[in-house]
Amino acid sequence: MKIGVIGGGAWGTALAQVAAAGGEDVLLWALEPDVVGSINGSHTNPLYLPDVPLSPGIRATGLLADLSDSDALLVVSPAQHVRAVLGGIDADGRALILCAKGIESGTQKLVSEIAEEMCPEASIAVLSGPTFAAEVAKGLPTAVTLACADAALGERIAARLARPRFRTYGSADVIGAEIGGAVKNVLAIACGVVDGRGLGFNARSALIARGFAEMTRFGVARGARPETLAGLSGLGDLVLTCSSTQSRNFSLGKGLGEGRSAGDLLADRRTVAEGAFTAPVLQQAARAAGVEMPVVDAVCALLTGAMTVDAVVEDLLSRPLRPEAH
Ligand SMILES: NC(=O)c1ccc[n+]([C@@H]2O[C@H](COP(=O)([O-])OP(=O)(O)OC[C@H]3O[C@@H](n4cnc5c(N)ncnc54)[C@H](O)[C@@H]3O)[C@@H](O)[C@H]2O)c1
Ligand SMILES: O=P(O)(O)OC[C@H](O)CO
Repeated sequence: MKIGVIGGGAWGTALAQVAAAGGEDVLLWALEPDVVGSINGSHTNPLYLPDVPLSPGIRATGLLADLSDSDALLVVSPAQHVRAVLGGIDADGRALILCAKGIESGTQKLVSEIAEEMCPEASIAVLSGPTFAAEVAKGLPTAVTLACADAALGERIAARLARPRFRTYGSADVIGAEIGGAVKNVLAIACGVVDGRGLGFNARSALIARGFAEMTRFGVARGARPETLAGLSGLGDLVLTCSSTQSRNFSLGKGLGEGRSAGDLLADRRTVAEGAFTAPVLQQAARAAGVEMPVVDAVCALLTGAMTVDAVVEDLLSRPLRPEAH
């Protein structure tokens, strides 16, 4: 029994640490030779997870094929790269635990839909929730949703990954777990804008609540269960990501709120702010489903530079009054 981790960014490294803490045999694939070298040589990942000593039980490789004898694979590449990495590995008959949070540009597919297409013979689960990688890697208390349509398999994976300070809560709602994680990244950009422009805590709370209403409308339209969206992978992660500059999405929004352009903020950035990629495709998907998402529209207008922060705020505040349950 071996766990393979696809992706040596902050989250892949933190999840490798969780797996290794339970005595699992862990092999991590990283794109960057420097990451492979530092994990194997000094048990660190200075590029993506600095200042966190890693378990010596984690080994790394630059060859995806080396993961072929793992019975379970944690897929932790950014959402826009999942299709390519899954194309490089034979996942038939194995458990694929999807950990990226996003929607694929062009196809409007969730990561589980990409995985079903690329690996039709694999068993699919989704791990999502409020999880800053550095906190998880340091062993701070964390809880996640582990969603799997196959209840027995879901229970086995949840038990296998659970640790004293890493609680896994089971769910059958794969789509709901994914939509929460994808949509909250876009809403976190909006909350960062509020912070950067100095609009106050009232505005941030309003945005979290109205953003959650958007997440719920879109999720339900795509078949998600409302209780999943109200759980760790939806509301839980929304609150986390909208509250701290530890979030790359929140930080991006904060920069926009301070008047910088998305182009400047994203240029030469090594780490991923998934919301910047998800926002336009989420907007398209929402329009196609007839779902109104004004906060998502506002983020899209800011990312393209089509509107200024002040114009976007004015636009949101002057929408016709309506019942809250709308
Ligand atoms: N960092 C967190 O706290 C955290 C927590 C939960 C979920 N996530 C999610 O995990 C996913 C990965 O994020 P991260 O934070 O580990 O990344 P990161 O920002 O730390 O690192 C970027 C990653 O992208 C990879 N990458 C860049 N170009 C690539 C390519 N062409 N093909 C394949 N991989 C490529 C890099 O190798 C690296 O692993 C994202 O979907 C993110 O939303 C992150
Ligand atoms: O840094 P962010 O914004 O990608 O957020 C990281 C995690 O998704 C938080 O759960």
